[in-house]
Amino acid sequence: MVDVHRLTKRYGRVEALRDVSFTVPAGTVTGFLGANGSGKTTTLRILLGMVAATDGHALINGRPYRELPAPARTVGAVLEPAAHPARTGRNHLRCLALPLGLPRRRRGPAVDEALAAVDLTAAADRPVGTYSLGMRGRLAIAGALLGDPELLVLDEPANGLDPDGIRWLRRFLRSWAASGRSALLSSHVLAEVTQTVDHVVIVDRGQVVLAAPATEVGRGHVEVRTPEADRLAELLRPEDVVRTGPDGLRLPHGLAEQVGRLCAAHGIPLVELHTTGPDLERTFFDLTSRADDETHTGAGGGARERAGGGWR
Ligand SMILES: Nc1ncnc2c1ncn2[C@@H]1O[C@H](COP(=O)(O)OP(=O)(O)OP(=O)(O)O)[C@@H](O)[C@H]1O
Repeated sequence: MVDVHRLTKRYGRVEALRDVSFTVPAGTVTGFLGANGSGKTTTLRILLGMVAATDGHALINGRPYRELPAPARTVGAVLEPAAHPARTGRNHLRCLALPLGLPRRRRGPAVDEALAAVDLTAAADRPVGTYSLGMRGRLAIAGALLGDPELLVLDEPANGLDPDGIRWLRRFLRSWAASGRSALLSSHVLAEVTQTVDHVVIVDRGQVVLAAPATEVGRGHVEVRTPEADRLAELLRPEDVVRTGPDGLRLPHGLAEQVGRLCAAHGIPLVELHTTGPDLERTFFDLTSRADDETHTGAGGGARERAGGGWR
């Protein structure tokens, strides 16, 4: 459905994206995750033909957005939700429906269906200024649904939502995917989306550091404590070892038995050996840098080092 291939974007000296590649298979929900400033919005803008790539391409159904024969029927997007506060939700959607090229007799039903899909029918004739933040988010999604698209692209749809709003969004996306359609949604908070997505793409400083099925992300680790951590580390593959302290090692899921055998064979005393459960949050933190440097020039090579030690 979506094919992003070797996308690079430079804004002057700022390299917002470097060599970003991933796909969104048809009928799946993909979470596009990264800290603030990591390049998510830039990628989505290029995908939607709003910004030109410096290099590479982003295709929807094999074509750039601007060459889609029926863009509104193919993709619905929410990048910057905004609606005039004095307009009712229904009027807002009617205005959005005008340029979509829907036949006149379809416009009213399309607006009604979109309102119903986001549970806003009861509030449809109230001014948007009286809507809660969650309702405004839902209205924005309704706008993206008007053309009855195959693909939804949502930039930070969970931003500012309370737990009820996040639950609503999860339910909505699950039923969207169950109907065989696709979605690509960005978020800087992994926990918001992990229950909802089939695939995870994590970007850090303009580079993809992980693209994997959600079930394979964050499978947990083996935590080891031994006074002879250096000696044990030498017996293991360097790329598997993360030091967690003078006597602590964190190793990839599945190595517990090997560690036990190595320690027994080499007479290394073990103080602690346990396997942690799936820890998606840690995966995300291991793979991404915090948003303390949003004006980086050149995408960070450090991301790869962290990826190497963090999760495999
Ligand atoms: N129009 C622009 N001109 C110059 N730099 C830009 C422009 N748009 C984005 N950038 C820079 O590109 C980088 C990536 O920004 P982008 O908005 O894509 O990140 P993001 O992951 O969507 O972040 P956020 O979660 O904060 O929205 C940042 O360093 C940002 O400052």
